[in-house]
Amino acid sequence: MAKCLPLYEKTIMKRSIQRALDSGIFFLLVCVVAYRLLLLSNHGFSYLQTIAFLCESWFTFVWFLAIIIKWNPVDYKTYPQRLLNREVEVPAVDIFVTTADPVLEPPIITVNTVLSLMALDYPAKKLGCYVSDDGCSALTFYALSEAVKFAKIWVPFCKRYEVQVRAPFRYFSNGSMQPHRNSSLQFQNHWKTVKVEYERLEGKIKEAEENRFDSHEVGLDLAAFSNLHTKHHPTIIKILWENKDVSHDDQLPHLIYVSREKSLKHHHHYKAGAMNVLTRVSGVLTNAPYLLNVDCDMFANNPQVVLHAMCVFYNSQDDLQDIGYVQSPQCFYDGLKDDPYGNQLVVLFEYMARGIMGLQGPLYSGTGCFHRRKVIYGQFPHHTTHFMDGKASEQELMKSFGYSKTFAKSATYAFEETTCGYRPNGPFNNNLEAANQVAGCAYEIGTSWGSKIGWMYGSTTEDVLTGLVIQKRGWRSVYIALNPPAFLGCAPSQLVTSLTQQKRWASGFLQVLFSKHCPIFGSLFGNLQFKQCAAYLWILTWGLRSILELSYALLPPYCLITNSRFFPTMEERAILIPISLFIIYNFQQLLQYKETGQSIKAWWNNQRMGRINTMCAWLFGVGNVVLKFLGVRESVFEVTKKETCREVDLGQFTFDESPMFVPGTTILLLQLIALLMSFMRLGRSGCAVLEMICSLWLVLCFWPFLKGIFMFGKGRYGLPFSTIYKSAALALLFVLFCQKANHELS
Ligand SMILES: O=c1ccn([C@@H]2O[C@H](COP(=O)(O)OP(=O)(O)O[C@H]3O[C@H](CO)[C@@H](O)[C@H](O)[C@H]3O)[C@@H](O)[C@H]2O)c(=O)[nH]1
Ligand SMILES: [Mn+2]
Repeated sequence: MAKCLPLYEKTIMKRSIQRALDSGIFFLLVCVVAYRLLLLSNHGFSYLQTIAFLCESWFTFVWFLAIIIKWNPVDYKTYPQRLLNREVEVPAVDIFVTTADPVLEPPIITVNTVLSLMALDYPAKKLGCYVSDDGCSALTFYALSEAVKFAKIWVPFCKRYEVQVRAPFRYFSNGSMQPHRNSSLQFQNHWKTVKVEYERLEGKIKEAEENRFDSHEVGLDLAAFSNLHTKHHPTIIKILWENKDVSHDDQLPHLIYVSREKSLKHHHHYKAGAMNVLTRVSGVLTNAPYLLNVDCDMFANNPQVVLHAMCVFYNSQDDLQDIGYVQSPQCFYDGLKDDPYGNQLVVLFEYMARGIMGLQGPLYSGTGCFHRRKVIYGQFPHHTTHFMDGKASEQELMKSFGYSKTFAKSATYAFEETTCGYRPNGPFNNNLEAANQVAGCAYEIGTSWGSKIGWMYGSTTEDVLTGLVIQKRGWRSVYIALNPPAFLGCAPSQLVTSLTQQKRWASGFLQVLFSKHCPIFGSLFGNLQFKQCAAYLWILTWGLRSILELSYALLPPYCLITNSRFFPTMEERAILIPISLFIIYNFQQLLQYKETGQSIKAWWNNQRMGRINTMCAWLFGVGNVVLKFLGVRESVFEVTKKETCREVDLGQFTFDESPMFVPGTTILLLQLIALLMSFMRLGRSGCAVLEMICSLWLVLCFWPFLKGIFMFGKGRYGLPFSTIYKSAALALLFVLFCQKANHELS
């Protein structure tokens, strides 16, 4: 009986109030568009009304997509205990961690992530942890090898006392985590020893960071790293720990350091390239049928996460046939109070991701995701299409997968339906040569890596693209939101960092939208469900929003400067439409923040950052894509800086020379000029109430920029002079343009 209990349950969530509000807003948006159409047909063509019409139609379209996404939110509950009761042999899982830069991503962060993964509640012999280091840094390697020594006491400690948080820096940083769960004397002593050891590890890494360390002294073979150029070097693979004792459970998982070959002649495709190398290296070493990947800052916060994911894959034979990946939400630790940069994404994950869950399943978001290896290898669900399966000969496989025989052999096993996978025979040393071969930078030439198999190339958001290609083949995916959260990472804690991340996302999304992988084709010619296509469109068009939102933000100042109107006047009854739209929309947004336990301040910060991200970061994202299509410049993956210790001014807006601040400052200056001009006109002619409200609202949104202008000269809290004068020039140009247009019309 216990054997048939489901391993997970899906429940439909009732969100009738949200549904009603969503539909109401949609209705009002349609009214606004109808009003514009009516005006255009009654009064003939006007640029002002046409631009307003285009923008509002776009907003309505985006809202419609959002409604489709949010309509049927669902929840999954997983029961790991039931899986354990089934007494089946759990499958092996290969875990991938990527790091790219020892400065932006301090090794102590990577070390903590790795330690948390090595200590997961899962048989150690079934886990293989692979760290890809695109920075090819001796420091990262040294830190990891020291981490292994510490892991030998950390992992048994965690398992013995059932420690909740298994990233030591979190475990020891929290004052409340003083020995309390189990206050036996033995535990307390143990705790103290482990803490001292962790501090020693931290100390060693810090010391190595500060002085260039001597390889003889640290007793490590660092010869491979000497005289290296990080963009041009041979492959370095080091087995940091091999779990040889197959019979013994109480051990450490494998830990392998991989720095793939780089050459100036070959494009390395950033994270996607690194993931593909890890896929192949793990293929010849452990070949686990499941892959888990995390960014270097995303430590495992829920030690049972692998069991939870397996509950989804193993629920029934049917699920095994069509669930491609299991995604957990991105959650962040030490989030700044009230989310000043709007990058904690709580509402996005709660409403959008849960909604998409009710469709074909969540998009792949790059970290905290479990994939089935054969899905990554291009397999279709239910074997509907035999792109590749056990029947393909090694020769055929080598055409797509590259010339390594060892790898092709491992791939044939991966396609077979054996749930526990195939483990290549013998110690790793037997296959190290093959591992080095498949990590070479020329290995992928002429193969399907990055185009049909593995992580996809061509977008700086390789995650969404890869997930899309998988879902296009008909795979479903499942979202598991665990409590405590499965993984925790660090959200950017500075404005510029956050904007840079948003810019990369916006351009990455557009690259997908305008590629052959466009979800519309996926629905027409592939197995992507139509509603799922809507979900992809909603996110992939982020960048385009910048142009429309920016145009819309120029309309109120245009009207105020030229003394014209684009909204209904006080005398018209139609004025009720925009007013109620404004109120209901903001109420609905506010409600979402309340429902997810966030403050009003957090709502305001997010809505403000919404405007700033769209008009500043996303606009430059569009620019990047245009430059790429024109062949002027390739888009690059700018790695997000991860902070280890908090700085004093966190949460305050700081600026730098980045051109991303120019559009924001220009919009702000324009609103100020326009408001000033209309105040001077006050009394002489009718007052454009709604236009003024819009302008004021925008001033409030860009308030931090206003502060930045006043703080000019006060270091990074002030906007730099160059930004201010460029913006002022642009604003003046616009004013001149308005006046010229006004003359021509009258
Ligand atoms: O050349 C590179 C560049 C990046 N990375 C790694 O990619 C990960 C994500 O980079 P990060 O700078 O943290 O980007 P974020 O914007 O924070 O990442 C989000 O967005 C990315 C796509 O833009 C996804 O890949 C990530 O999983 C997702 O968390 C990190 O582990 C990096 O080390 C590499 O391995 N090689
Ligand atoms: Mn990140």
